[in-house]
Amino acid sequence: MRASQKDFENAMNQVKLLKKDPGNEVKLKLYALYKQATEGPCNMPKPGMLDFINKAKWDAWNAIGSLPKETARKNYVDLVSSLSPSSESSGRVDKEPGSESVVITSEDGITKIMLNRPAQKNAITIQMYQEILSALEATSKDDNSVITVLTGNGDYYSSGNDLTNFTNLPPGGIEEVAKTGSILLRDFVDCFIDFPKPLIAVVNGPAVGIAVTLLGLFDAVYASDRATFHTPFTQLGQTAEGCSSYTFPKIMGPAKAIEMLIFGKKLTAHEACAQGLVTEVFPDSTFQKEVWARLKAYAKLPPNAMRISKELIRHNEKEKLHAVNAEESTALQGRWLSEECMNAIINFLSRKSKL
Ligand SMILES: CCCCCCCCCC/C=C\CC(=O)SCCNC(=O)CCNC(=O)[C@H](O)C(C)(C)COP(=O)(O)OP(=O)(O)OC[C@H]1O[C@@H](n2cnc3c(N)ncnc32)[C@H](O)[C@@H]1OP(=O)(O)O
Repeated sequence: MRASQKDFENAMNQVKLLKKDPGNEVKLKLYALYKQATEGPCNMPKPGMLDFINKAKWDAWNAIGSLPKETARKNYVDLVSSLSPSSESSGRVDKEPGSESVVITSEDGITKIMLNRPAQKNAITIQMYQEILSALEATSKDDNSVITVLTGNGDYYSSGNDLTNFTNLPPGGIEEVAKTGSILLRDFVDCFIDFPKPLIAVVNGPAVGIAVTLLGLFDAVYASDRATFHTPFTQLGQTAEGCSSYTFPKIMGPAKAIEMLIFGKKLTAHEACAQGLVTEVFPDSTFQKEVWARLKAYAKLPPNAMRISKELIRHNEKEKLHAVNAEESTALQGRWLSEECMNAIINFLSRKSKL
């Protein structure tokens, strides 16, 4: 059966009302069918290799070849209706509770910042960096907040920087992304360096990249025995950040730090504990119960004494840490423009059909 122009327009409206993100693959298919239905076969010049998003769109449209406009229109309508059970297209577009990517809660003097993208292994988007930064700034000034905890929801603590952060290219192209990314990274890490109260990582599962390096700036790191610690910077054509080029050699000695930061050796929780990066490891079966009981007890300790002790322990290092952070952020800005880095990101994203 044919799809009328009215069916096509209805389907376009239904797409806007979808409550659940249908995923990149489906979105590309919808884009391609829409373009084919309205303009016919792909008539645009092929975008450059680094223009990830537009290239993905071009590829999807071009792949349809000479499919007639009418068939493309029908396929579009069919695809939308397969995504839109009647309950979903009824018009409600409220955000589901708990659908935020960073969930911030406060209870018993503990501020919990929980990374909440379990399906993406809690990969950190640009918006999440900003939200974490704002949460740290707010909690540092909140008298009711005694200790602050960073943790992850689901099976991962975090898979580190979301590699799709590199794909939404603004008009200034990759150079602009690298420049703003470097500033964001520097501000983000500065906030951890300056955080005045006890900062605890509850590492509920594997940690990758920046989720690992930042641990050197925490006051305690509690890990499930399921957690692993992986900094595959060289494999990604990138370099160390989070002040790890300074904190890791200091914590574990240069030889072990080099294995992690240059060669990308992944540590188990027990190995990371033996190297001094982790404070204590707990069996996964009792991890949450034991750790939160301990944190509740710590949050009852006199807050000012804890804050002043932290200042005494940390203040001599602050200037150095800010300088290291600035250097690392500048080095990464250059790395993000390198062919080594581009190729590594393209490989990951193509493996995941995100290009
Ligand atoms: C220039 C702009 C940047 C601005 C930002 C400024 C500050 C950033 C500075 C920090 C820079 C770098 C530090 C880093 O963190 S480098 C480390 C980056 N992380 C990785 O390389 C990890 C990549 N992921 C993986 O290797 C694997 O996914 C995994 C974590 C080992 C898990 O493997 P799995 O087989 O168990 O699961 P998988 O199917 O792969 O993943 C499930 C879905 O999650 C998506 N996903 C996982 N990790 C990431 C990620 N880091 N970025 C984006 N997406 C991720 C994965 O694609 C799957 O999605 P889907 O189901 O296919 O849709």
